[in-house]
Amino acid sequence: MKLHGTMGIKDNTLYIGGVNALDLAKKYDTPLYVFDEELIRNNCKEYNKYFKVKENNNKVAYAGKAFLPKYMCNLIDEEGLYLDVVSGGELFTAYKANFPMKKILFHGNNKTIDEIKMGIDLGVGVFVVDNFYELDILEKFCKEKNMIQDIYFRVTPGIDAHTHKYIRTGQIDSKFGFALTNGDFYVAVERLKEYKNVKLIGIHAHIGSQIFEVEPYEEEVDVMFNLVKKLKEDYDIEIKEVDFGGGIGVYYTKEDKPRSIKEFCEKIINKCNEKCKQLNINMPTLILEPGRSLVANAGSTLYSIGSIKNIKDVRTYVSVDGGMTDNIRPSLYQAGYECAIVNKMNNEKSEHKVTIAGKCCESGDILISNTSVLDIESEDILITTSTGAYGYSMASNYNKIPKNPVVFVNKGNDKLVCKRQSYEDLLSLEL
Ligand SMILES: Cc1ncc(COP(=O)(O)O)c(C=O)c1O
Ligand SMILES: N[C@@H](CCCC[NH3+])C(=O)O
Repeated sequence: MKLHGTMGIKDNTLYIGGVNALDLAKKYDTPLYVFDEELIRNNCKEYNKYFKVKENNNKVAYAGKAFLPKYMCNLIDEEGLYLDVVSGGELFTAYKANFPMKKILFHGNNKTIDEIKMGIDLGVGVFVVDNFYELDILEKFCKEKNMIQDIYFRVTPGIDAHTHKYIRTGQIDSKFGFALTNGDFYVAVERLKEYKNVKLIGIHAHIGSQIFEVEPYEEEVDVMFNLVKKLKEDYDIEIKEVDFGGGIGVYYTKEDKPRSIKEFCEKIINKCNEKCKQLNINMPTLILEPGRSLVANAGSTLYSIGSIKNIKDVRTYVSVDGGMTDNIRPSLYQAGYECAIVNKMNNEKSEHKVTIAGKCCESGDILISNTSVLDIESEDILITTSTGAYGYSMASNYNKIPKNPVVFVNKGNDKLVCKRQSYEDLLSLEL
């Protein structure tokens, strides 16, 4: 198992943020999400530095869908990031955390009327308009309020990135954005001639998630900057901001070969410089929206092992007290993970392969297939790493399993950020 961020081993035991992982399991019980605060803050700092936030006035907006307790809103605000929200719920979370509304980008391919009104009333900085329906409604409400709302258009750039088909979004057959190749984007731009209460200040595209190659981003720069030039020349629209979305891939298992934040940012910025020169246009403000690459490796999940079922000559199932309810990614995307026993970190790995299974009533509730873990015993504490993105945020109450608590660790201290759901909480909405 790869050690991320502040993880270290002392006396055969895993420490995160200077805190003994076994002690965390005892104190908060399992299953439990543990977040390495220093690693998240360092990732924010790296993005700010290499994406030239101060130097060039560029922006990094954290994609809240990856993981958004109020604590995260405060953390990214302290680190100077913007925030991408994608629903009324995420917007409300940010609002309750006193996150500056002007630093919010409001995304979503089907914002409801109530969500659009809420965004306007709370004063979000930018609506990333996805479709004609949203554009028309936004104009109508802004007119009624006698205000002008800044917007970006979400462009479907026709770029097919290599990633799982469920998390690929840049290709023409996508539910997101205005397609360029069939002309929808230009129909939307034409419509702006009549619309006086929305102002197009930027364009946005997001080509997918968990992408390792830089080339699709360079292709995206090409498409987006050509568009900036065309909008100026053909429509006299000055595009001040260009948002390339998120999607930068991270390490889950040895098969993943992620680039560093530095390399990604530098390559994108270099390509932007080159393209601006080539097209002879002014450099707009550049925006990135990382989610996974800010938090995935900073989060881990602690589980207690229960039943160990050895089906002779077939397979050994090692079952844990969580599963697809706290990490849907293996069942949804066949995503791989690494694991270890937190107080047997230096032991020899066994040759015997085991399958780590969840406790849900689904055969597909398998967290890791065929992994080698050492002398595993019931009641050991197992850790799966890199569960910080799209774990808690995609958690469910299937089988009426309560959601795990979230603990942040930093410099030897631990802090409870989200409580464990209780059985009473599970019933709290039932009449
Ligand atoms: C519009 C938009 N921005 C940013 C992101 C964040 O992506 P990631 O977590 O892969 O960085 C997503 C999710 O894929 C997205 O849909
Ligand atoms: N939930 C996805 C990524 C979501 C992408 C959002 N546009 C994952 O876990 O990989």
